[in-house]
Amino acid sequence: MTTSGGHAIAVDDLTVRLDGTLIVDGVDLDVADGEWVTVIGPNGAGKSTALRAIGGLLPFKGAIRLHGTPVDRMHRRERAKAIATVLQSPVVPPAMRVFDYVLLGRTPYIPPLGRESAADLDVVDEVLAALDLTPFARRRLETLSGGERQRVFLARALAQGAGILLLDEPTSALDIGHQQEVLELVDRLRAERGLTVLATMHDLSTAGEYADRMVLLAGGRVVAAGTPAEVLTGANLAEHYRVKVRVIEGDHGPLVVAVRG
Ligand SMILES: Nc1ncnc2c1ncn2[C@@H]1O[C@H](COP(=O)(O)OP(=O)(O)OP(=O)(O)O)[C@@H](O)[C@H]1O
Repeated sequence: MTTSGGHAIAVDDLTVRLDGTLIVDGVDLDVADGEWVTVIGPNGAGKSTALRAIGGLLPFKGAIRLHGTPVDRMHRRERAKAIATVLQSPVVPPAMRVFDYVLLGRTPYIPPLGRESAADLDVVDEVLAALDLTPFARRRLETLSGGERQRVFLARALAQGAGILLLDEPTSALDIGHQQEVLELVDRLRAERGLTVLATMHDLSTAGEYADRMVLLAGGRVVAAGTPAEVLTGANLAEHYRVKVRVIEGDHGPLVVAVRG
């Protein structure tokens, strides 16, 4: 095992090609233990692709280490205990009920050919309650609204009990109340359990309120990185999103408002 210098995630020169096309181009990215880093960038910048590679879900070139261990050398169960990924549109087994779907998060803890323990069932109950999902436990996933389903995907990842959470647009389908509730919950878990969070988000103000640091990706490359105030500047957003914005100082970070040119 190599050292990671206190980094939960250490990404060095990450390069990903999809069907021969260069999508992520030499990205360096570190996330300290317990830190929240949010990757922003215009549509097609390569955010989801980078996240999927970091979660061990895509082949890549370069190095990705989770607490010092190369992700591509981890066994599936070992990886699932270290890192949980919430994808934008997870594939859902047909006719599955919410409780059983969230229980899938406990798979790495269930012995092969074994059954889930009472402790596994308790974890699922706890996570469902924390995300306001208890009334939906017996419902089939396809009967839920988009926002309810998005909370179920997060519930499954939390049930996994991993120390690192990768969240790809975790609040895109949520109303403003649930958006705040979910992000506050993740932030509370981060404080209580020392969770490390790497997220992507399109809502720049919300992204800036929760992140310790931000990384701006454009054309598969890191074009800015630093605190929210350093990254969310009018100049950066004009150059990479082609939008005129007003940046206002908020209580928890810069607030970004697009204005007509
Ligand atoms: N199999 C593929 N072959 C070629 N290009 C692909 C393939 N899959 C995805 N892409 C392209 O890779 C680019 C990056 O996609 P990705 O989903 O990582 O971007 P993103 O930054 O997450 O975008 P968004 O904000 O729209 O979710 C996009 O332009 C997409 O069209």
